[in-house]
Amino acid sequence: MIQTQNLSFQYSPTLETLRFPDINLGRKENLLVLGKSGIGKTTLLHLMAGLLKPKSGAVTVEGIELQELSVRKRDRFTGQHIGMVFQKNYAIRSLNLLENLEARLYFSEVKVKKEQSHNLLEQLGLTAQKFKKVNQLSEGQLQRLTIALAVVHQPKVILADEPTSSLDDVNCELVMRLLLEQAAQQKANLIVITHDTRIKPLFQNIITL
Ligand SMILES: Nc1ncnc2c1ncn2[C@@H]1O[C@H](COP(=O)(O)OP(=O)(O)OP(=O)(O)O)[C@@H](O)[C@H]1O
Repeated sequence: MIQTQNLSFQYSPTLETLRFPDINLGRKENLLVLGKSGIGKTTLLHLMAGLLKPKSGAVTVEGIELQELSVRKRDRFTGQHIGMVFQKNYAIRSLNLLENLEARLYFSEVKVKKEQSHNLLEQLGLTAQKFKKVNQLSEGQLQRLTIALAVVHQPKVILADEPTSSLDDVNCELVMRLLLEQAAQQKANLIVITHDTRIKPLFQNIITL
């Protein structure tokens, strides 16, 4: 569950303040955030992930207000409860896929069933690649690894930044299907921010910034 209230952010005192509509998602609800380039979509996502400190307002995840936590506790909390699908892939190049997932679990300090990483790679069609290094993957496989890294620790909120904008129609549909499946399976909220209007039909909740 995630809520935002009266959120605003300013990159510097000379720049305009970005203001965001309130978001209130109950368990398993998904949201699509649309908006043109430069409007503040990534900023909103980073505020929800606790990566940026709001100028005003609050972000509450699973009943905990992020700004009430110390930096250390907030990092730990968001590491455990939030999964991020970034535009760029942040997998560790020197590790294979399985080791990348194990490293993600280690750093988030989340205990999951031993077979979770194997099961996830299977669901995402990456079993044959699990002992391969990241730089041996195709673009489509890399995109699926990005999803695996975002969900392996079974977060309550999955935040995806433009997950489909560089993909053709077939891969766009595949990636969205996998993200929605993972969110449903883990009873998590999925929030996708994008300017890619192809995925509008997949969401009931849509806001435009
Ligand atoms: N580090 C920064 N310092 C100063 N201004 C920034 C910084 N990052 C973003 N901005 C500005 O804040 C505004 C919102 O940026 P943001 O990246 O959130 O937009 P966006 O909607 O995600 O854009 P896009 O769709 O092009 O990725 C833009 O005007 C941008 O130029």
